[in-house]
Amino acid sequence: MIDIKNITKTFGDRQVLAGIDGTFKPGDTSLIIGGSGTGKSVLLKCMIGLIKPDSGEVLYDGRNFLTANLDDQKTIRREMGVLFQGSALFDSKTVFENVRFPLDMLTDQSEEEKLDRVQECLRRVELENAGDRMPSEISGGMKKRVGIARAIVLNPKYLFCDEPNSGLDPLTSIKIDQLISEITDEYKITTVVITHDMNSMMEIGEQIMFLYKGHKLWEGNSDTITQSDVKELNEFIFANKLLREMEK
Ligand SMILES: Nc1ncnc2c1ncn2[C@@H]1O[C@H](COP(=O)(O)OP(=O)(O)OP(=O)(O)O)[C@@H](O)[C@H]1O
Repeated sequence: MIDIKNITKTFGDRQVLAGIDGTFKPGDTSLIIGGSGTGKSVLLKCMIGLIKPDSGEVLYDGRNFLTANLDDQKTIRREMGVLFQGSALFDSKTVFENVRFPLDMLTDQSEEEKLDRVQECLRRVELENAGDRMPSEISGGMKKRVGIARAIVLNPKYLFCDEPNSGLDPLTSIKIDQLISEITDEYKITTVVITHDMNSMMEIGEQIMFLYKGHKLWEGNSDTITQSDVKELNEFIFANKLLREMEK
C-alpha cells in the first residue's frame, strides 16, 4: 500500500502540485490521468524519489520514504519496479542483458540464479525466445514487454509505469495494459500507471485519480468515470473520445 499526503511542488513561481492525497492498494492497477502538463509525471517522480516535493508525505506500507535514512530509502527503492516512458532499454545490450541488469546491480545472486530469474520473467511476458535479440531488432510492443520484465525482475512490491501505451497501436496498447494488470493481480503488486489512454481507463482503471492543473479534482473507477459531474473531467473524456474517433 502506498499513501501520499498533501504533496506540493512548485517550480519557480509555478505551482505544479497543489496538495495531492491518495491511497494505492496492493493488487490494484491505479491510474493517474489528466491533460498534458497537469503534474502527473512530477507526482510520479515525487513518489519514487526522483524529485523532492516541497512538502507532504509518501508512505510505503507505513514507511515514510522522504524522511527515512539512506539505508531505509535504499530498501524501499529496491522494492520498486519502474517502467519508464519509451521503455528506456540499453541499446547496446541484448534483451536478456537488459532484464538481467537490475540483478547485476542490486543483488549478489549466482549466474545460475540470475539466468533462471531472467528466463522466468521473459516467459511471463511471452518473450522467452527473444533473449538474444537487440532492442533495435524488436517492435515497440516487445520493447515495452522487455521493460516490464526488467521492472519485475527484482520481484517488486510497487510498480510504476509512465505512459506504458505511448507510441503503441490500440491493440498492442490493450495487450500491454492487460499484462500490467495481470501481473499486478498475480503478484499483488501496488501498481501506479500514468496514462492518457481512454481504453486503459475503461479496461484497467480499478482506481483512477484525475489531475487538473496540479489539483486532484476527482477519484473513482472505470464504472463511475462517465457519471461524474466534474466539468473538467467530462471535457477531458470528451476530448479523448474525439481523438479516438479521429484516429479510426
Ligand atoms: N524539472 C522541472 N523544472 C521545471 N518545471 C518542470 C520540471 N518538471 C516538470 N515541470 C513542469 O511541471 C508541469 C507538469 O509537468 P508534468 O511532466 O508532470 O506534466 P504531465 O501531466 O506529466 O504532462 P504530460 O502528459 O504531457 O507528460 C509542466 O508545466 C512542466 O513544464
